[in-house]
Amino acid sequence: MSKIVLQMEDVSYSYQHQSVLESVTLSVKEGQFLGIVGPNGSGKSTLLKIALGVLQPREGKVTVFGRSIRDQKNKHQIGYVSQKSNSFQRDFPATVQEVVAAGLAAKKGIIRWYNKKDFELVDEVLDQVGLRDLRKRNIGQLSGGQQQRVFIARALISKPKLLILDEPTVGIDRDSTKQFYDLLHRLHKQNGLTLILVTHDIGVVSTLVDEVACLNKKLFFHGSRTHFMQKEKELLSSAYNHDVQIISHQH
Ligand SMILES: Nc1ncnc2c1ncn2[C@@H]1O[C@H](COP(=O)(O)OP(=O)(O)OP(=O)(O)O)[C@@H](O)[C@H]1O
Repeated sequence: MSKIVLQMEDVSYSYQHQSVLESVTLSVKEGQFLGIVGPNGSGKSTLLKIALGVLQPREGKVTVFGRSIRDQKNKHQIGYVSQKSNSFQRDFPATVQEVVAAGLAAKKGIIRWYNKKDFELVDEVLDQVGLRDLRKRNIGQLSGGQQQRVFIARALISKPKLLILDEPTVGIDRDSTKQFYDLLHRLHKQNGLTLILVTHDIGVVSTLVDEVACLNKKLFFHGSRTHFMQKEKELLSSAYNHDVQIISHQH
């Protein structure tokens, strides 16, 4: 039986007096790819922050790899890529190699000097994301899509078992978005990485993920992609609180 990577039980959260999550229960098994969808402000990023241990739930219990999220051993097992990573100025003074190497801090603590082995690891993860040739470039000179792949490499360098991504393709053009999702598909299928992705892209949800969670403060649905697809319109309409028209596009 697959191990449970993330377990949330009856999790509720409020910012000051605004309730944002109510009694959310969900689990993600090892090797699964979970897509989280829901309207703007429905609590998706808050849910991720709770899974990452950045926020403590007001009520409920969260375990990652069977341990409390506060356990330090969990730290390097979780990689995170946010939606706002790809916003460097063109002259930002760091190379691709340096940005990726900074990801080692999660495992080794703050380090001042990198050794040969560290740079071999950097090359290895840059190979995985197809950007080894650009390792000496300044990060700000890369496209938004390439920058997001650099951030995946930075997350991968500490060899996480779970990768969490919050709308990683916002503001990225269509071709780069496709390359980005091809990479996620490879990491999932070939490397068996467990993935949690927040997205507004129903096309991605309907093709790439294994499981779907549909959130709007409460969890409206949590189940297989096939099950979600059968009731997609109905589920989205109830989560979004109005009729939803789904327009297909190529992915
Ligand atoms: N730090 C904060 N302080 C107060 N309120 C917040 C804070 N962060 C988020 N909120 C509020 O909590 C609600 C949920 O926000 P959250 O970012 O989790 O939603 P989301 O589903 O990720 O939204 P989006 O799809 O627009 O990114 C929103 O109403 C938001 O304004």
